Amino acid sequence: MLNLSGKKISIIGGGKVAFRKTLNLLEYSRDITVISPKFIKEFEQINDKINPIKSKYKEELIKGSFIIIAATDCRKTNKEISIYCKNNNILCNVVDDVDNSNFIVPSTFKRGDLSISVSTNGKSPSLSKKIRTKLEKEYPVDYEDYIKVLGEIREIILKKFQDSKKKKDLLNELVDLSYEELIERRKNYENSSGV
Ligand SMILES: C[C@@]1(CC(=O)O)c2cc3[nH]c(cc4nc(cc5[nH]c(cc(n2)[C@H]1CCC(=O)O)[C@@](C)(CC(=O)O)[C@@H]5CCC(=O)O)C(CC(=O)O)=C4CCC(=O)O)c(CCC(=O)O)c3CC(=O)O
Ligand SMILES: NC(=O)C1=CN([C@@H]2O[C@H](COP(=O)(O)OP(=O)(O)OC[C@H]3O[C@@H](n4cnc5c(N)ncnc54)[C@H](O)[C@@H]3O)[C@@H](O)[C@H]2O)C=CC1
Repeated sequence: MLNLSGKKISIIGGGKVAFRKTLNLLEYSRDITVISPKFIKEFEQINDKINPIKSKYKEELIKGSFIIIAATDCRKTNKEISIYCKNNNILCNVVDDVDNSNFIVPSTFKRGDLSISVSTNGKSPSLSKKIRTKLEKEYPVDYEDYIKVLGEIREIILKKFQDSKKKKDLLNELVDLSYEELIERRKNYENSSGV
């Protein structure tokens, strides 16, 4: 859960994996450079949202990056990128080398401010994808509104109630209420003077 807004992200490679990582990161940043001599045609859909550079990997192209994704199909290049990142303290994800990555990418979906991520630590990305698909059905799209109201009530409770045990009990209780019950609670708390 990093705040990536305003941070430069560089992705090296223009294939299927680079495209998937780019789409994912576009949800979090609009400063994304993608470097590759060749790009698959899917990149055309997002060309106006990224900075594409038609070139092989060169160190000077990734200077100043906060995060780097090494996503070429050349192990040697990916390794070279990971060494550059290590030497320059840059967070790095190497798509074919868990051991030389600072982080790996989980399978994720969002419902507004709710994020659900699944990872197997590299043991089976297919299983992560399967579990993610199952959970997506359990958390339908209208969850977005539910989370929004939960957040609003939480703010009211944190402002109006002083006693920390009382606060915690009230907040714990909220997650067992339906959307309709939450709307009712919000009204009650807005009118209450708290304790
Ligand atoms: C370690 C990690 C590093 C990283 O990329 O951060 C990694 C590594 C590798 N994946 C490989 C293959 C596949 N990856 C996928 C899919 C996803 N891979 C993702 C993450 C990760 N993949 C990290 C671990 C995360 C975890 O454990 O959960 C997801 C979750 C997120 C994303 O990429 O956005 C995304 C699903 C998104 C979704 O749909 O929800 C599929 C499935 C498919 O394409 O249908 C396959 C083919 C089937 C299979 O292998 O299972 C290979 C090549 C092996 C080879 O062929 O040699 C390597 C390299 C290696 O293992 O060394
Ligand atoms: N982490 C993951 O989720 C997955 C990782 N993989 C690994 O990722 C690698 C890439 O997979 P794909 O995207 O499917 O391959 P791909 O063949 O579709 O794309 C490879 C891209 O790398 C670019 N490239 C090659 N050398 C380069 C260099 N020196 N500088 C810049 N760009 C360069 C190519 O132009 C091409 O655009 C695979 O070799 C595999 O090891 C594969 C599947 C999933």
